[in-house]
Amino acid sequence: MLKVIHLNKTYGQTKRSLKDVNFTAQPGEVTAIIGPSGAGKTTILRSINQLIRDDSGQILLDDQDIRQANKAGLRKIRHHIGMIFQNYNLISPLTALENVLNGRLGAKSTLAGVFGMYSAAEKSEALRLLQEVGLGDYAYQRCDQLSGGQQQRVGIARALMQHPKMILCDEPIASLDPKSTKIVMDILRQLAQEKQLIILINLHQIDIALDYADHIVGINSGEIVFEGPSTDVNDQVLQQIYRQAEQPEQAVTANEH
Ligand SMILES: Nc1ncnc2c1ncn2[C@@H]1O[C@H](COP(=O)(O)OP(=O)(O)OP(=O)(O)O)[C@@H](O)[C@H]1O
Repeated sequence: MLKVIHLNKTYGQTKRSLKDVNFTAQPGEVTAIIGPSGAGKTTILRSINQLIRDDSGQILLDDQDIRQANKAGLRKIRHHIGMIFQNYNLISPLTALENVLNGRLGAKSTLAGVFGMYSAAEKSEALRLLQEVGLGDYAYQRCDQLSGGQQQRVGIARALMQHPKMILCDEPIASLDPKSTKIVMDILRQLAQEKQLIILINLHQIDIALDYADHIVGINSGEIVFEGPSTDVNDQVLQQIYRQAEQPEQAVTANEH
């Protein structure tokens, strides 16, 4: 389980971007973080794998505090956290298979990584994962010759190559058409259920979040204003999450419904 406890982040001297953020994300579930632009969604994801340093709080992954890990410990923890990005972050001249194999880099020595030394077992696993995301026929195709939806599926296979406990997805469907969106979200939901992964997704599309997420975390101006099952999200909750900053603050929790 992922537990974020009393997390705070200030950019520079004064810009408080996360204010006492608390929420949980369970294995086997898709958890969506929703909220207006600038609310702090990306800052949460980047704090979780410590791409940025937050100010205070706890980030427990299976009871281990990621914030307390030393450099070697953090490298180990990160290896079990897959990342999916809006712009895919693939290496364009490389094939789909090579990009998926890159998911093993964190588990290899620098030398083996630099020279792309992968075992036969790793290659067959990468091929199997490409088949799992429906891209078995595209393994040897350069990534820049794939559609956006196909590239995102390569990104998912690369994350799976890390044998992750958790996958963090930052706006994974923002650049995709509705058909590719459905394919990618179906895959993510299936992965959560079948592999008991924690899937944590930042989303702008409320309808997709409500369709696919089991659990919703709503953030406004750096504060969590709702946490609960997606079935508890109604118009009142959405108004709280997407309210303008100048309106009075009033927390809504799942228990109040
Ligand atoms: N590197 C930075 N330096 C200063 N302020 C930052 C930095 N990164 C983000 N912020 C500020 O922190 C707040 C939260 O930003 P964040 O990117 O986490 O929001 P978001 O909810 O992901 O937004 P969006 O949906 O537009 O991507 C915003 O006010 C943003 O301007």
